[in-house]
Amino acid sequence: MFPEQKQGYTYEEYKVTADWLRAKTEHRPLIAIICGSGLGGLAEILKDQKVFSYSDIPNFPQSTVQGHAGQLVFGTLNGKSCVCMQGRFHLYEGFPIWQVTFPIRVFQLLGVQTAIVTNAAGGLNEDYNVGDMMLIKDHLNLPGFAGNSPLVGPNDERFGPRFPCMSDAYDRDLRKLAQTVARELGFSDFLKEGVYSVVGGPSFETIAECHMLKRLGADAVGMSTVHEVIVARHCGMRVFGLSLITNKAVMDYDSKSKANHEEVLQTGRERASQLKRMISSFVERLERNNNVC
Ligand SMILES: O=P(O)(O)O[C@H]1O[C@H](CO)[C@@H](O)[C@H]1O
Ligand code: HPA
Repeated sequence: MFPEQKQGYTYEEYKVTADWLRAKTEHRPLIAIICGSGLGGLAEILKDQKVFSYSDIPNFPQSTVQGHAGQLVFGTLNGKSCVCMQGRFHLYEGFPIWQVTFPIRVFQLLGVQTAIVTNAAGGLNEDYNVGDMMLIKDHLNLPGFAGNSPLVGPNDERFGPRFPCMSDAYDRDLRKLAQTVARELGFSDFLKEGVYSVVGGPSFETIAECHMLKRLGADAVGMSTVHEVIVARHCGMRVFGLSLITNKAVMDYDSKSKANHEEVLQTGRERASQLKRMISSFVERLERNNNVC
């Protein structure tokens, strides 16, 4: 007989982590910011920081990918209490999907109402350039089509319903707010809005796969975000998703370009200051319950 394999976290395990964090910091965040690959510098905009290494937090998985520091940073941004994940978890690291999304339910128990989810992504849309920011308006969940959803298993009604709606996953008013903020900052020229497609990774896509994703309606491709968004929406958070187009997906058999993680990190470094200004102004303008522009 094999020992029974763990299938997910219990409500009590999420609560142990949330209670531990609550006891260690006076911050009571309403906003969570998840940093994509190479975008961990976003946490630097938080004031009055209290930083926890993932290795010190009960039940927390450990980051293994370059460009993901593995720290939870609490602090304030323009007077608003935030928590920032400097490092997220991916399926390709070998984590089961319920571990990838573990922090989201912890944030919900801490009182977070809005999740700002960022990522590095490859551009499939030929109008996109390296360095563009893409507001995520929708997603294609390829692992989900194959049954790999973070909501598989018994549903805990304390978090949310069995069959959550995803047609409004990326809050329309928050996207409008981001457009306004980008206009004011002079960023409109490199702001796009589109559909993000998640794949399993860690290999980058083949040329045929890129063509398939584009035909399915994707504008950008990455290996994260969607699982977190599904869990955030399930437990009632509002979601704002932002991709940095770090590379152009290779669509042409004659091309000499090759997707690589170093280019992804380099584009993140080059756009770091604009991303910080964008998120900072966005949070400043975020209202507690509503942002009808
Ligand atoms: O989605 P984030 O974490 O930003 O990272 C993206 O960048 C890495 C590939 O370079 C992959 O992990 C992909 O998902
Ligand atoms: N494909 C998948 N994930 C990515 C890419 C890409 O081209 N760029 C950054 N993350």
